[in-house]
Amino acid sequence: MTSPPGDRAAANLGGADRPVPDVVVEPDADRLARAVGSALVARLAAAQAVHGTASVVLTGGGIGTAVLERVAALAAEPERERVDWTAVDVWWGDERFVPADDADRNELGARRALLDAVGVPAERVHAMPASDAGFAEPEDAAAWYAGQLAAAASEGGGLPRLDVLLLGMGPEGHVASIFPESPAVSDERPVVAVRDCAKPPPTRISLGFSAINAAEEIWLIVSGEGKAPAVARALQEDVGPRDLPAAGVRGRRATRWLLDAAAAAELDTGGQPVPA
Ligand SMILES: O=C1O[C@H](COP(=O)(O)O)[C@@H](O)[C@H](O)[C@H]1O
Repeated sequence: MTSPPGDRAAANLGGADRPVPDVVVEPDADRLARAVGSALVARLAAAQAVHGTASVVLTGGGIGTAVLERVAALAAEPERERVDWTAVDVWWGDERFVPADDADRNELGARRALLDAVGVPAERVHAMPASDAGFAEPEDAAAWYAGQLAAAASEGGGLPRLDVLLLGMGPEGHVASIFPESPAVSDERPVVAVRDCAKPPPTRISLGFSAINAAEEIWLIVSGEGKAPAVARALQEDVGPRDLPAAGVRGRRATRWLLDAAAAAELDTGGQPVPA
């Protein structure tokens, strides 16, 4: 099934001026996490060289967390390229609206994998609210997070500069917590409350496409054969975000599909390694 072309516009896909996605394939999940970890360090260091600060939007999920573990390992190697972690703003693409100490929190995974080790100052760690943080409804928490983004924006824009936005992808093509056929696909707000998710936990907060596609670079990190059909479909011209939200992602300067061979198996390259 495909979406009508208007569906892509409704999802804030950005104009035709956006660069077409590129694809990198690594042999396996471990090599993928290592390659993306190194690339992320380089990208954040480059952003700091230009702007003095860098910003990254984190994802949850297995491979996303493995990348953060790799970045933490690199940070412990003194001879490596350095990121000044005191000058990195950390945001999230989505979060589960559960108590702060719930193992389902993406924030908790990121803190354990990277943030606790590298010492990002508390005021630069912009976690999405937990369900016990004082917001009765996820809609209130989403509106608050949109306010946090707006407060960090320079020159009165609604969003700060987002240097790299990391996304995982579900086997049905969800990104952040934007699921197929859900209201979030066409919600134009930068941050949305998500209810009744097919994948537990059912209540979440997610960036919407208007915020995701405002990022300078979007990196979709995908591993495993279960995701190969969705990867192949997302890279087809005629598939829209309502059917497959990953198809609605397009960064300002780059959209990068960073895959292991299993996830790339249904592409024309047949999953053969394609180096960066
Ligand atoms: O629910 C979610 O799933 C995706 C993908 O997770 P994975 O374990 O299949 O890689 C993740 O990107 C998203 O942040 C998360 O909330």
